[in-house]
Amino acid sequence: MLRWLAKLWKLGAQDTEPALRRRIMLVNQLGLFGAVTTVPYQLFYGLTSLSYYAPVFASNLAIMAGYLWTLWANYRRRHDSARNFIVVVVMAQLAMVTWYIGRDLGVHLFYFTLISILPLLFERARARALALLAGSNALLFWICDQNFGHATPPLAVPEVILTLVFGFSTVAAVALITAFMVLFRQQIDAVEESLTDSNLELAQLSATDVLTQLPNRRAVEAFLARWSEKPDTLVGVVLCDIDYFKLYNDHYGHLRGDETLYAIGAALRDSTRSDFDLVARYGGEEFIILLPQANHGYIKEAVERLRAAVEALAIEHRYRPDALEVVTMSIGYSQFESRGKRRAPSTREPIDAADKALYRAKNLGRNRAESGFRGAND
Ligand SMILES: Nc1nc2c(ncn2[C@@H]2O[C@H](COP(=O)(O)OP(=O)(O)OP(=O)(O)O)[C@@H](O)[C@H]2O)c(=O)[nH]1
Repeated sequence: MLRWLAKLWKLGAQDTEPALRRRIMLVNQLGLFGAVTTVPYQLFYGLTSLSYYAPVFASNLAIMAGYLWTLWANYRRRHDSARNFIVVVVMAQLAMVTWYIGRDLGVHLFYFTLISILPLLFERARARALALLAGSNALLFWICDQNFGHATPPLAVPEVILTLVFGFSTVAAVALITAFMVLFRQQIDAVEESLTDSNLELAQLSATDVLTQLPNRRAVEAFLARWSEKPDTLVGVVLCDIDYFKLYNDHYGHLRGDETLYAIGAALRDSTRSDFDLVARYGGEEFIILLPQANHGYIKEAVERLRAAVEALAIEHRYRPDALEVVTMSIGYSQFESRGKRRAPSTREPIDAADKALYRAKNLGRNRAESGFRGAND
């Protein structure tokens, strides 16, 4: 039933921008609820004294047709007409019903809830226009309430039935306003959820390298910042640079170069602890691997595993000047010591140390790893 209703109030809302979609749905909801909730009153008028209530019964039929017309108008993409029309319909129904039957049945309470919703149909209206609409609704309600309150007393109906109808009107008014609030809440939740999702997606995109799909430099900074706040832990910092990559690009082409970068990134990622370490693209043909909670022994072992993994890919590179005919990389490594929040350690220092060690590895013949641990100079 609810799914069926939801389908109805989405009439004409497909492929529209979010603000307009919300408004269309609200107009449809008002149209549906307005039409459906008039039915019990019509039954009451018809079953008690149709001749006495004939004017209000007939007017209500016209009003119900008006409510349903707004759904049709939205379906035909005449959204502004639908919105303007429903404002008139709701206000007319309030005036008309109170005029005919006064306050005794509590029907005015019910339409009061409907007119309170009307300002929400003008999503871009200025505060002054909204205040004017809300003010004129309140004035209309007050005029109806004051002037027509005792106009036409219900006829030939036992007091208990009148009390029941008044009770029904009160419950229906509260139920109606609750239903609208719940629907708003659901919309807000849905919007919030989709915003959170797209923020997450954006954050992920802005921290991901497009070519290798590895985290980028921004992610490295964030990772180090996170670890620098943990007390007393060692993070291995490993800088890798592909050997003779310019020659590779020159001879095999930039596209093959891109593929090689991707393959190397994947190999590095497969050689590390997936739930713990960070493998990132640090620059052009440079990668950085961060190994948290690793001691010297583990870092050295991991570095050798990384170097060997790339060599084992056996990507042909016949144009390098040395005897090796495959793509290799040189590595410089060091460590980052976190000391908790007491003193934020510099993240630059260990990266510089690894960079210097990498430079040494290049000078010492490439396809090798050099340590930048404090005190190490070999
Ligand atoms: N295909 C490709 N090449 C890149 C990319 N980013 C950087 N490079 C190339 O990487 C090469 C780096 O060259 P160099 O810094 O001279 O170093 P190298 O030739 O690797 O020499 P050594 O590092 O001394 O072994 C340059 O030719 C860059 O164009 C990229 O995204 N794709």
